[in-house]
Parts: sequence; structure tokens; C-alpha cells
Amino acid sequence: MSRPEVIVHPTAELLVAATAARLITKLIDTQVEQGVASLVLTGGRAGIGVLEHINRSPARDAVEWEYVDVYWGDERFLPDGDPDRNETQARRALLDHVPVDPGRVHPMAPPDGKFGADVEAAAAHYAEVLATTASLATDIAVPYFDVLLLGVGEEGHTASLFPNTPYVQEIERTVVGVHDCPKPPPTRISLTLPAIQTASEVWLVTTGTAKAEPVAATLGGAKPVDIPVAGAYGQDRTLWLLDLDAASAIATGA
Ligand SMILES: O=C(O)[C@H](O)[C@@H](O)[C@H](O)[C@H](O)COP(=O)(O)O
Repeated sequence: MSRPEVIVHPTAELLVAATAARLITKLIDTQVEQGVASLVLTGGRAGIGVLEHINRSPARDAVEWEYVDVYWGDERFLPDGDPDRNETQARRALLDHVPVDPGRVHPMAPPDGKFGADVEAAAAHYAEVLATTASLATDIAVPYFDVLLLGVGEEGHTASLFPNTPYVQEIERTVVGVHDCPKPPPTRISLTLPAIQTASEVWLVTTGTAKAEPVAATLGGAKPVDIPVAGAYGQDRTLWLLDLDAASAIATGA
């Protein structure tokens, strides 16, 4: 478990640009060290904004995209190609524009896929996908994640783990089907906190005053059951990448 490091950028635009640059550099450094880098994507405006920015960056092609393993931290359980799917958004923002190896891109199943509307089966299958390339470095059956990106919800959710739900308290499974989410769509698939916590680096990327409270609460020691993002940390690094607005309640402890 690593202690949170907070980096504040003056505006949302700068935060997204700086995070894109940071991620490009991190992927390059990781590939130099180990050949393949493993990246877990998030949904949400900030996370997708970072991918869009990478796509526009002149340094984009310095990453060997064919040697990046791509996973998702959560998915909105919507049909394949739906514009609100995190996968669709990530593909449009970046993955469709770089030479990723389709065999290394691991989306979560949609309701019109192999498992139909059975979100539990789709979640269990994703757990199997993660288990097939599991790292020996942890008892938990997931791959070694170099960077796991997450967003933050106004009430403190992260991935699709919402406050005071059984999903945020899950300790056995690595992936869960999530029902009755307050943020649409109501049905989702999510990594659980134990799976998230295996990552080497967890980067929490968020902007705006609406996120100031959960950010401050987390840094003030909130419990994950109340503020799920408080349970999101990396083994080696936990990086809070904020704009001034999202950081605005930290000093007062909200
Ligand atoms: O699929 C999703 O909706 C998410 O993965 C979710 O956890 C998101 O990251 C936050 O809700 C922040 O979203 P914004 O950056 O759009 O506020």
C-alpha cells in the first residue's frame, strides 16, 4: 500500500494535458524496462479526456502500442458499440487510432455478447480473463497492472463501486456485476477494491468542485464503504491528479 501523493494543476485542461504526458512517459519507461506495459482504463470525462489528449500528442507514437495490454476498471453494461460504453469511448478517443494488438485489448462483455443479459456471467468471465494472465506477485488472480486509471464520482464512487453497497465491500471476487447504480446506466461491471489494490500505480484523475468533497474526505481518512474511492490505492504509487477545483476542499478537510 502506498501513501497518496497529490498533484494539483491550475485548470482541468492542464490536468488532462499533463496526465496525458505523464502516461505517455510512464508507458515508454515501462516498455524500456519490461517490454510490455499493462494499462487499466476508466470511463468518465477526465479519463476519456486524457486518452483524447494522448491521441493528439506528437509523442503518441513514441509508445509501442502493440505492446500495451489494455483492460478496463469498469464498464457500463450496454450493447457493443453503444456510445456510452467505456470501451466505445476509449476506442474512439485513442485505441482506434494506434496500432494496439487486438489480442492484448480486453474489454468487458456487453449484454448483446456471449453472455447475453447475464451480467454476473459477464463479470465472472472477466475474472477468468484476468486470472489467465495472473501475476505471481500477488495472491489475487489478476495480471500485474502497471497503471490503473480511475475517476471519482460526486458521492465518492470509483470504477462502478458506489457507497454503501455490497460491491464496495466485496473481498472474494475480483470482478462483480453491479446493479442499481445511481449513475446511469444502472447495470455495470466493475473490478473490486482487492483487484484495484494489486496495481503497481493507481492514478485518480478528477476535476471540478463537485469532486472536492470526496477527494478531501478520502485524504482525510474516510472509510471505503462510505467513500469507495478511499479504498483505491496502488502498491507502489497512489497518485491524485487534480485541478484546483477538485483540490479546493483539501486544506479544510471538507
Ligand atoms: O464508467 C464510469 O462512469 C466510471 O468509470 C466512473 O467511475 C467515472 O470515472 C466517474 O463517475 C467520474 O466520471 P467523470 O470524470 O465524468 O465525472
